Amino acid sequence: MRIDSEYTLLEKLGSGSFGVVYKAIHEETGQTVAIKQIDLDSADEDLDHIRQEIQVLAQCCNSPFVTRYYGATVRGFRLWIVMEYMNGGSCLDLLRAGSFTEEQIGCVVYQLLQGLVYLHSESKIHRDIKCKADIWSLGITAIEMAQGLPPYANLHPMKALFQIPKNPPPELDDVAKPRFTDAFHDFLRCCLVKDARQRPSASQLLTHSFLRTHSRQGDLVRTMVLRYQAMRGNPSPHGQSKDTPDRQPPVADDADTSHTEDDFQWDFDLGTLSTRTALNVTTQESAPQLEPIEPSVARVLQKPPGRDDPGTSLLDNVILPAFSETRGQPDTQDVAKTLTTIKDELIRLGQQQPSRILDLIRGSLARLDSYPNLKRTLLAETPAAVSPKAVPSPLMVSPAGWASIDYSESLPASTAKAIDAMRKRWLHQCGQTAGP
Ligand SMILES: Nc1ncnc2c1ncn2[C@@H]1O[C@H](COP(=O)(O)OP(=O)(O)OP(=O)(O)O)[C@@H](O)[C@H]1O
Repeated sequence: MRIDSEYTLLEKLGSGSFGVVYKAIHEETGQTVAIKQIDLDSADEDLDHIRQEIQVLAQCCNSPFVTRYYGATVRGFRLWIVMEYMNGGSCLDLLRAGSFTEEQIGCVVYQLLQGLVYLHSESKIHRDIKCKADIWSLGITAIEMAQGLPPYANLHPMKALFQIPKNPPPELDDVAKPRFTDAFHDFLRCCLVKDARQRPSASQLLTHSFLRTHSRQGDLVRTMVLRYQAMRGNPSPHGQSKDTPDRQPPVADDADTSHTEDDFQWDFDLGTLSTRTALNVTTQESAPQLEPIEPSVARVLQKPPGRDDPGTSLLDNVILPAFSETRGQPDTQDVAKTLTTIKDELIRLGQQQPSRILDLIRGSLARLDSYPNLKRTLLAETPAAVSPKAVPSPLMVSPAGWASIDYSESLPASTAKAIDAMRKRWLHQCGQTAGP
């Protein structure tokens, strides 16, 4: 699936903290997909989280328990994340038809744990039911499935936040309690241990007696979906079956359905993730074969640069010595390309520290212009107002330098206008006036 080709947006499926999710048809293949649209303008402070979510999704190609990711693209002010359409709906959707029985909870929890085991084995953190924090959240989710509402649902969320650390771990309310076996109560107790170090791992929980009894009845999920469909009077929770897409008029409302080359375009630094993953999806079903690690990247991984001045350390200790060993005196363009490779490799290798990666690269770029033994081929063309020299701290990004390493390769639809817009945005964030 080519993620830059066109989609017809159908109905809105729901919304979360980061954006709105639409059902859509991929025109070229006719495949039904889900597209999460995130308004980048209003998500400034959450960009790292969003980037992390994409990275996790992009690397999760190999588990039937994790939603498949097809790619991401930027349309105007919105980031579109294209993913597998789950036609059964979310657990929250299914709960609208009533709370779950113990057997149903067992079945859902078993599948959730399988997804977590996969994510944890790949060292990924599931933002939605957050790390050992995933296990706590799984317990809370199990309570919500059992009684229809999570603990403290009657309190204002801020008040609940203060109650949670003060009180003993939550348990089922008095009405729900008698409906469940000791095994389920014990399962909840295992998940809801306040000290994260004492919580079992996802794979340990899979062996809990509660799941030994209730886990394998896959048909139960189908029954729950049918119950919800019956309640809604619809053929599926989202209005249609996955296999027989029933085209509907495109949605209007607030959905961003159109995009032209002339639109303002955000650079979201998707790097090579989107195309690489899209290719994986179409050409192979198994895990992607990792290419050998670039030697310079291996050195970064073995000897992480110091935290105080990561840019300098990366340049001095890793990049420039590596160049002088192999190719003699590098120029700024060579170094900028290497930095981009490093960033992509770290992301590909699942290093879940995007802000650190960006710090490294920004810091190194800010140093390039003042580094003595570097031929100037790229940053010398930088307008004075945005030259790295004008940036006071080595860790502060050089807007033009940043744009120069990312634009040409990362976003096929990007334009000079977009580069300019991003440069202004960075300048604004650095507290400087926009350059020419
Ligand atoms: N791949 C998908 N297929 C079908 N429906 C989806 C898909 N992804 C999301 N949805 C629907 O869109 C809703 C919003 O999803 P989204 O991922 O934005 O938020 P969330 O995970 O529910 O909440 P939050 O981001 O606050 O944790 C979901 O509750 C679900 O109903």
